Amino acid sequence: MLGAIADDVTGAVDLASNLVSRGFRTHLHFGVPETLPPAGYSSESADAIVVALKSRTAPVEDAVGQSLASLGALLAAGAERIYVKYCSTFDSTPRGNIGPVCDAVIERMSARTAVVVPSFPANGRTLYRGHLFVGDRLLSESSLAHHPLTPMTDPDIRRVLASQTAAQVGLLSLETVREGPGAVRAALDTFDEAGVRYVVVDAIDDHDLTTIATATATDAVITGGSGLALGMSGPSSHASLPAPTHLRSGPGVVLAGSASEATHIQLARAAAANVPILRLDLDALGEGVQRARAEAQARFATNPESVVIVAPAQSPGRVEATSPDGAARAAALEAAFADLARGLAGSGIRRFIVAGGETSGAVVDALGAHDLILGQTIDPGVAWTFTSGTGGRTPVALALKSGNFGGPDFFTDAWRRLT
Ligand SMILES: Nc1ncnc2c1ncn2[C@@H]1O[C@H](COP(=O)(O)OP(=O)(O)OP(=O)(O)O)[C@@H](O)[C@H]1O
Ligand SMILES: O=C(O)[C@@H](O)C(=O)CO
Repeated sequence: MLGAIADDVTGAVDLASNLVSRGFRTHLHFGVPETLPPAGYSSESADAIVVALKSRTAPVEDAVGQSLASLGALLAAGAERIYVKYCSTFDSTPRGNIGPVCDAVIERMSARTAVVVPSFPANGRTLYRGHLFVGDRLLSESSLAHHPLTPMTDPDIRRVLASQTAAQVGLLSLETVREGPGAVRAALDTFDEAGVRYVVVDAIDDHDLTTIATATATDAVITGGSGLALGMSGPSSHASLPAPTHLRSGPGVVLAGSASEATHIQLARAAAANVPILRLDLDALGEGVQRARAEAQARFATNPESVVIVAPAQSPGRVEATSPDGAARAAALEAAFADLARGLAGSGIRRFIVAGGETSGAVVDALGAHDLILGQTIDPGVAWTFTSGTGGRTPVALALKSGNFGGPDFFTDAWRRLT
């Protein structure tokens, strides 16, 4: 069994959906697990377990502590290999947490060399000569350079990682990758003999990912974005589960708390398609939540198949989450989305799309959705998930979308994949 530790909620869904698409029956758990597998689930029925943490911007010691606790639970559940999942844009601060978490996992696993593979070509993330590109731009020239919490101003992933770890960091070039898995394995062994712990590996298409995954198929620890999973092969031919019948139709709610560019394009497209967008005024959030809930329910009463979107009234501009005021506003907005999700679910709404990693974390907590089952993929890195419905609770469908993921018509088209 493969065990994975992801540093944010939507990143975990991203990895889980790629694993499912490659034939891994995948179980997703939110938060540090006390024990795995949880009630109602047996390790025999999972080829992979992904643990979703909120550790990307946590203090380093917390991130390492949460990751090691999760590693312990994964090993106890029978995991033989560990995949450390971070963002495909290597989102981190100069202190970490990618380097310290990977160091801790490698040491606990008594592993030696581990690959570092952020590439996810299907979403425009490619690595060449150790430099990370987002679409046609270097990482440092993309919108990620202005991320409020983890501004990525250096595209050289060797240098970024080296600033977060005392271990040596090497580079395996695209030329070697193109020579095939044997050449990659030989190069990794040479790095290992030289005491190099991390090997950043170039990859610009899915075939490169297959080569790297094949070369590292028996490595105890692999690290990357979710793209590396697309090169792996799981044992199951039908790894994704169909949606429970009651989730295939009915009202749907989009909770768009993401400040990302892609989400704003998706909002504009949905507005152009006449999907109602209910706005939450950041200066009157309590009132906004009540009003949005009442308005959504009134619309669903007249049209039970309709969709409403809830989004902030004010444009995020650059959410200054690092300033105390910005952080407080962001947290208040997350809490408002969480309240709304709890209220709507309490009145019978069962189909939700949530945009944004932090927003998704807040909603998952509010719904008590700690264990999710993977359904259909919607777009690269986004899939429908279902709460398990144990303890007599009715399953809920959740599509947890990383801010920058999904096609322009995601908010109108995703529902069709809920089958
Ligand atoms: N207009 C706004 N004003 C202030 N805060 C906002 C605004 N819009 C969104 N936010 C806050 O910004 C944060 C956005 O982070 P979130 O992770 O949900 O989405 P994202 O920006 O798309 O990031 P990711 O790529 O990780 O998914 C949340 O805390 C949200 O509450
Ligand atoms: O890897 C990615 O890009 C996503 O899964 C993610 O983690 C975005 O925050």
